[in-house]
Amino acid sequence: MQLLDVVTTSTAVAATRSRKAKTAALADLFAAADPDAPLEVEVLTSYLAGALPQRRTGLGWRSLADLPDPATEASLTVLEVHTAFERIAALSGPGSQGARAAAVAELFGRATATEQAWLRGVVTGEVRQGALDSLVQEAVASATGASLRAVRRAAMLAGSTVTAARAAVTGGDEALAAIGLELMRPVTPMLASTAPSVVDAMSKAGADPDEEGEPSPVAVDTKLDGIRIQVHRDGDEVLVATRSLDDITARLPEVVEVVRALPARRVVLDGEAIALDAEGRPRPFQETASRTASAHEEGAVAVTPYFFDLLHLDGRDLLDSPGGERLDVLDALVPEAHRVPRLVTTDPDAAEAFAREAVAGGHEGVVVKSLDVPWEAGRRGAGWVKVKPRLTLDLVVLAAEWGSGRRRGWLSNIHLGARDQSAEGGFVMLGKTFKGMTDETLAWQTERFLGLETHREGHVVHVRPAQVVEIALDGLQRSTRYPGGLALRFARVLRYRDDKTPEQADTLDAVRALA
Ligand SMILES: Nc1ncnc2c1ncn2[C@@H]1O[C@H](COP(=O)(O)OP(=O)(O)OP(=O)(O)O)[C@@H](O)[C@H]1O
Repeated sequence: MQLLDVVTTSTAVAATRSRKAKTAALADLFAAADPDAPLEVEVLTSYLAGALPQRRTGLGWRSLADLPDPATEASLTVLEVHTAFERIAALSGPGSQGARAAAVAELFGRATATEQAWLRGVVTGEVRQGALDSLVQEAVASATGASLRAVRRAAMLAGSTVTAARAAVTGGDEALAAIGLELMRPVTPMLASTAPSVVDAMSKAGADPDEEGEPSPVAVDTKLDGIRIQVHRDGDEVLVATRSLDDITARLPEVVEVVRALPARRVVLDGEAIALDAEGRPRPFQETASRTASAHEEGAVAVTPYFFDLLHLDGRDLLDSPGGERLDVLDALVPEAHRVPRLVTTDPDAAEAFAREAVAGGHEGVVVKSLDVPWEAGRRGAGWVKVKPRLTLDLVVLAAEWGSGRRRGWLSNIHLGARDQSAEGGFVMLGKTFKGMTDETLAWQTERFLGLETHREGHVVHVRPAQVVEIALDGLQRSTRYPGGLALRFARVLRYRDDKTPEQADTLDAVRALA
C-alpha cells in the first residue's frame, strides 16, 4: 500500500465532522489492504488509530527542523516508512545522532511535500485525524464484513485494535473468534459514565423498579483515588498492568505479594492500588503516583491493592457473566482487606449515606454498578456510573506562560484545552490556571513543557498537545473570549495524568454537557 493512500484518507477523515463519512473513508482503505500482508495491516491500523511512532523513534520537532527538499512524485509504501522508523528506533550509542539525521533525511527526501507534512505530523503527534479506536473498529468491520461486535470484542480481549484489525483483514470472523482472554495479556479496561447524584446513578445502572414494581439491587463501591491495576496470575507468574496496559509489575512488589498469597493459580483481577495512612485515609495522590512512575526503591511509601472485579478464575472466564456473579466469585477468593468497600442495596438513602461516608473518609466518591451487565471494555456505559462530589475535567495543556515574581524562571500559568475534532489542532482552549501548583509541580512542568515546546509568542510557550492534566473547577460560564463559547470557573490543577493520552482527554461535547 502506498503512503499517499493513507495520507489522503487521513486528511479526508480530519476534514469532515461526519462520523459516517469518516468511517466510509477508512473502510475504503481497509478494503484495499492486502489480506496476505499482516504487517502492513498492523502498521496501517496503528498509524490511523493514533499509536504514533514517535514514542519509539525518539524523534521530535528539533530532529525534523531541517528537512530535505520534497520529492516530486509519491513513491513511498507504508511498509518502507515502517521499516525506516524501526531502523531509527534501533539506533543507539556513539554516532547514533548522525545516523539518525541521515536516516531521517533519506526517508523524508523520498516523500512529497504533502507526505512530508503528514509524516512530520505523525512523528511529532500533531496529526490528529480523530480516527480513534472506535472509528477504526467500525471501518474494519464494514470493510471486511465481520460483525462490529466481533471486532470490538477481539480488540478488548487483545487490548489492541491493531491485533483485531489484523485478524479481521487477514482471517475474517474465524480469526477474530480465535482471540480470547489470554492470561498475562491485559484487556482494555471497563470505564464508568458519570451521574450528578447517587440517585441518578442508581437509576442509570438499572435500580428502578421493574414491571412488577421490584427495584433491582445495585453495588455501590467506594471510588478510591489511586492507580488502576489489572493483575494477571498464571502459576507463579504475576503481571500488573496500568489503565493504559503498561507493565508495572516490577514497580509494585507488594501487589505481587498479595496476589501470590491468593488461593488461585490462574486469575485476572481488576482494582486500584493506593497509599493509605495509619488511619486508612488516602495519602496525597502524588505519593501513590510516584510509586508507579519510577522503579521500586526500599523505603518508598507502600501501596495497598483493593480489588473490585474478577475476569477469570482457574480456567473459568467471567467476562460474559453478570456483575453480581463476578462479585460473588471475587468475594469468595479475595480477603475483605483487599476488596474495595461495597454496599449492595436497593435503598437510595442507604446508598447516599454510604457515599457521604466514603467522601468523609477522604475518598473520591462512589461507583454505582449494575449487578446484571457483563464486563464491557472501553465503553462508558450504564454498567458502571461514577458519582464524584468534586467537579473535575481531564484537559490537555496547549501552552504555558513564564511566571513573574516568586515564580520567575518557571513556567506557571497553563492554557487548557478540550478535545474537539473540528478545531484547528484538535483542541479548543477553555481557560488558564496557575493554581494548585506546588514548587515541585512548577519545576516538573517547566521541564516537561520546554520539552514539548513548538514555538514562542512573547512570554507564552506553545507546546505540543501531549500532556493531560486533571483540573478541579467550580463550574463553567459562557465566554466570548474562548472559541468554544465556554470558560472554566476557578480552575485549579489536581494532578498531571500520565496514565491518559490526549485522545482520552475530555471532549468539548462532554464539557458542554457538564455546563
Ligand atoms: N470501586 C471502583 N470501581 C471501579 N473503578 C474505580 C473504583 N475505585 C476507583 N476506581 C477508578 O475509577 C476509574 C473509573 O472511572 P473512569 O472510567 O471514568 O476512569 P477515569 O477516566 O480514569 O476516571 P477518574 O479520573 O474519575 O478516575 C477507574 O479507572 C479506576 O481507576
